Amino acid sequence: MKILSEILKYFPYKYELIGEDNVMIQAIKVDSRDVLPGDLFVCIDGYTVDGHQYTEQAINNGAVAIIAHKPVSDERATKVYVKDTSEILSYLSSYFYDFPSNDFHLIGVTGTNGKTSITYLLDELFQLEKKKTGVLGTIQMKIDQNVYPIANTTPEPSYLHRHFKEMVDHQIDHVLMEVSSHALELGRVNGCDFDIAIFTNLTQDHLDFHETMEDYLRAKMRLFYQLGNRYSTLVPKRAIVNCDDPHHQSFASASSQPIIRYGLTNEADVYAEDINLDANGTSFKLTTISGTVQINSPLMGRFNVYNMLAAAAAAEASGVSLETIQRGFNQTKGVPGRFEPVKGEHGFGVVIDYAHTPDSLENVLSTIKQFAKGSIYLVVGCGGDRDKTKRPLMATVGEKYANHSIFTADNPRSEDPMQIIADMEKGMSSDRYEVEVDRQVAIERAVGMAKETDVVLIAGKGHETYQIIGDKTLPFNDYKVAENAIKGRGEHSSSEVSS
Ligand SMILES: CC(=O)N[C@H]1[C@@H](OP(=O)(O)OP(=O)(O)OC[C@H]2O[C@@H](n3ccc(=O)[nH]c3=O)[C@H](O)[C@@H]2O)O[C@H](CO)[C@@H](O)[C@@H]1O[C@H](C)C(=O)N[C@@H](C)C(=O)N[C@H](CCC(=O)O)C(=O)O
Ligand SMILES: Nc1ncnc2c1ncn2[C@@H]1O[C@H](COP(=O)(O)OP(=O)(O)OP(=O)(O)O)[C@@H](O)[C@H]1O
Ligand SMILES: N[C@H](CCC[C@H](N)C(=O)O)C(=O)O
Ligand SMILES: [Mg+2]
Repeated sequence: MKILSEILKYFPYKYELIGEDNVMIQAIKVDSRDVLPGDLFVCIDGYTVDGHQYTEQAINNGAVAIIAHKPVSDERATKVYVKDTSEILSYLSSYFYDFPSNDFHLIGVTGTNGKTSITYLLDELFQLEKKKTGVLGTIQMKIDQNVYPIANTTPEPSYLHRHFKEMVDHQIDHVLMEVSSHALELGRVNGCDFDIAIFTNLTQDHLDFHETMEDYLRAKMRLFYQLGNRYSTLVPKRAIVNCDDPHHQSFASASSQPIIRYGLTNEADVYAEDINLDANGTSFKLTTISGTVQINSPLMGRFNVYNMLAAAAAAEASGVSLETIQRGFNQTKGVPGRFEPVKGEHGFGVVIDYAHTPDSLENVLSTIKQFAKGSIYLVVGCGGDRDKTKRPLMATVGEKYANHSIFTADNPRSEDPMQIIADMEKGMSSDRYEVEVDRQVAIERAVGMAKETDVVLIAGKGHETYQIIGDKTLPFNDYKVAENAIKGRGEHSSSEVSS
């Protein structure tokens, strides 16, 4: 809570005030539908609509002041005009909530794949050390033991700092946060005081939003530039980079802070040796700055070794002991929807995975290929209103590893799902696939085909519990559909395809 005059006293931007500045502000909101009595409403000119057109609703809901960069005629609230509302939102939110990210240890993870996985691993490690944690990312927001749904992987600044403040009030020690390239490009995290930045990898995604891979790279690098901007006394800042990724040098040189390199191929500070990947998990010798321990983890695949190295580097730099890191990796519960087997005594394997990029699909399928004794069936689709150029590439990856693919819908959003599938088909050079736009039927079909020792991979939606078709969000859960399909196998006749 702050008086508007107090906010404006330290406001580092030019502004024009119309009305009273002695109004008490309860919270900052950018969505008129969320406004409560006493709030300050900031009008954001968005990609879809212009927030300036919702001032009346905001005021009806109780907004006492409006920040805008276009004329607002409603006399009922104080107006503060600035040059660009999007530009001031991060600082304003951070200041209003007393710079909450200074008061805990903030780890930001960026990169195309692995962000959610690493934040979950870190969460487990800090909890083993009896620390209180906050987590923000694709699956949900967590404040200590309470979880909340979240609209974006990395939320907009007013939401972010409001909940950072809540984390401070809950005496959270460590906050583990995914930082998406959209967030970096749009300045959503400008007001955050990161203590550690992690770069996982950069492969193709989001070319609908970033014009080129170079733009995508530059957006991700911003996290590392930002790491050098502020000063925190909790622990020294660290930039942690995957030195096997061809772009790692850009990230290392973007930061003025000490670098920790992790990797399996190039010379690294944190690395793994004697890696043994099998159908039950992964074992390796982990060497960090403080020593070497044996890891026997249930996590599958070489990509998860990278995730563990990143988490080990960040945890150790945050004061977690190597013994805790070993214990945490060995007993990790994994992440919902990431290489998650559908449990049961069905003889064949069914795996749910959030792979929705060519690289992640390649990682998961190559891991399955290593251990599958029989055929691999792939159920996959591509998101609507997202990078169109990844569609044929994902199909090609599928063809490389799977004996048979079923192309289906994955959040078509405003697009025609059959057109999305047609884009995918361009990546196929054989007829080892079929089209079944209904995702439930596609999963049932794949499960129906599988015989003993075969594996079905259901890719793209992971933990998601919905299917977005047009502007409707309908309930849909890959895990439950697969579970039911397995139960229903006895009741329906199964069909076969040649592989
Ligand atoms: C492209 C993009 O990032 N869009 C984000 C943006 O939406 P937008 O610009 O379309 O917003 P808008 O609908 O035009 O609304 C403009 C303003 O009017 C307000 N409004 C709107 C309607 C109303 O009735 N009242 C009202 O006040 C809105 O709250 C907003 O402040 O601002 C919204 C509110 O902050 C975000 O939720 C929205 O994310 C959308 C849902 C989205 O899908 N974003 C994706 C692409 C994204 O950001 N993804 C990354 C993860 C990517 C990854 O996996 O790596 C993420 O961090 O989530
Ligand atoms: N280090 C990694 N390298 C490559 N692929 C990975 C890695 N870790 C996980 N994956 C694959 O990517 C998928 C998504 O993993 P995860 O959710 O951790 O990534 P993310 O970066 O959070 O993705 P998003 O951008 O959608 O939030 C996993 O289901 C798996 O298929
Ligand atoms: N955060 C990613 C998730 C993609 C998941 C996939 N199921 C889809 O909807 O495309 C995005 O919004 O691009
Ligand atoms: Mg994620």
